[in-house]
Amino acid sequence: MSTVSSIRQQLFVNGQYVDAAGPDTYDVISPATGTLVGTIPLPARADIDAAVAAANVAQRAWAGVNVWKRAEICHRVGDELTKRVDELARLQTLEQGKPLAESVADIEEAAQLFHLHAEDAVRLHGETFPSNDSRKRMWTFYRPVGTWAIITPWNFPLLMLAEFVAPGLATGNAHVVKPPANTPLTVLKAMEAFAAAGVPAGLVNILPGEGATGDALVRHAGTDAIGFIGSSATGAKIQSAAGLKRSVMECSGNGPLVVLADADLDAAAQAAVYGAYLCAGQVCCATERVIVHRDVHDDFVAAVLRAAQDVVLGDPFADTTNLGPVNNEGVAAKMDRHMADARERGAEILLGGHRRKDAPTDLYYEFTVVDAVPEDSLLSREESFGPVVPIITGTDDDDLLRIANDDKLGLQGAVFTQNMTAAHRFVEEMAVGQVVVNDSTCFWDINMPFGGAGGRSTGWGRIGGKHTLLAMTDLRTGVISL
Ligand SMILES: NC(=O)c1ccc[n+]([C@@H]2O[C@H](COP(=O)([O-])OP(=O)(O)OC[C@H]3O[C@@H](n4cnc5c(N)ncnc54)[C@H](O)[C@@H]3O)[C@@H](O)[C@H]2O)c1
Repeated sequence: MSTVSSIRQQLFVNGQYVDAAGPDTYDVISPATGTLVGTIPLPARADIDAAVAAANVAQRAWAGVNVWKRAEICHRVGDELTKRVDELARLQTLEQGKPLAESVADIEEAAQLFHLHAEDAVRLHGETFPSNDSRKRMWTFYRPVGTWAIITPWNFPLLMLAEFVAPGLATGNAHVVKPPANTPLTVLKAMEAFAAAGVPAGLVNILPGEGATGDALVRHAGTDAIGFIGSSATGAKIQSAAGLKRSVMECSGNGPLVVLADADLDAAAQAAVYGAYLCAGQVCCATERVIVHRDVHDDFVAAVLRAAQDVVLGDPFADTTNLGPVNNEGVAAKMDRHMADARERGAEILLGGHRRKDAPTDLYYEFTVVDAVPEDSLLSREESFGPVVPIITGTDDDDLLRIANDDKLGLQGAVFTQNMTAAHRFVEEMAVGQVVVNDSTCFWDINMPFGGAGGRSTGWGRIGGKHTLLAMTDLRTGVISL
């Protein structure tokens, strides 16, 4: 903690750190140490109105700034974040609990997003069209949507903000961001970088708080659109409150990793283990279900248990640790529930399955491997969001595909095979937004369009590359009669 110069314990509105209008506060407790990290004010209605009003005013001016200038400021945000990687990463690990190396990667990636979208925004252009009236000229162009309510989860506090705010700023939008109550400190601290980069006041406001603050922002007459990353249950509530406002909804996943009979079993096992310990399994594209062909089941399970020996649960600030505590009691309690259900239904817990007893907090969950997981168990049917490899067995490729698709949270999946035809079949027929062949479900790239498969309960819209620029702009049409 010595490298964090100060913890920002205020709201950030209209370019300044400010006290809240009301008296309510809440404590941020480190999942790693159990100590108090900060006490944050809860925004009152007057703070929400002030942030939205500041965003509305700033957005009108920002939309008129030419795209090269907007891009220059985004590049500067990227540079200023990069200067602060060490400090922001330490703060994120303290409040979130993930290993420090993961936090460093998150902050670096957040900085890259500002550079990426700056470069893409200057190339965003419309089209011209021939008309059946020779005196008419028709063309399209892009305009910012306006003021966005951005509501984010606690697993990647700054990265999730950047996924919307980088493309939003680059294309002329303003933002009122509501990070979750338990991880507000990294994004509040990051506003120092935004100020140093010269981001005009009012374009990015931070109102940490609970669901009520998010709901007020969604319903506010001054917000034009919603950018949401979080659970499908919350996403559904937001959708019913948002009416016809534009929305990008990035929700829960129950990612299948499928192991065909010809797979490289060591590679598949390492991917399954990585997909469960990264961020303690609290990733939307985590490996939530491992579905293995029965002919290779025994060898695969042995490979998983070998790979699991490399998982080190412990102090997230230690270099040797690759599994930190889970972020909050809700996650640990859900893991407990899933384990109790698995035991009751006859699954075999081969490793872990409980919290560590001699740890600084009650949130250190042992790395867990469960075999013979029934398809109707909670481990299979729900996103566990914890450090667990649940193994389900199928009889042949059709059966593996059926199990993979027997789920509504179709965000990201993986398939391990040496066969090109089988790989293509699974890429095309798995009901998820992205399929990774021969690597972890936990792969993403800032240039890759990331989001759920249509008609499923995992939301809509795409994060990544030019697709977020398109999502955060209106396609407009001009017609001139000569
Ligand atoms: N698809 C993706 O890109 C992606 C990325 C990261 C996390 N996630 C998902 O996020 C979930 C974990 O995050 P979480 O536990 O913070 O999710 P959550 O749904 O509990 O909370 C997300 C955010 O919504 C806010 N919120 C809660 N109720 C609200 C309401 N009624 N109106 C407006 N806002 C409200 C919360 O305060 C928080 O800021 C997992 O399901 C995970 O899969 C998805």
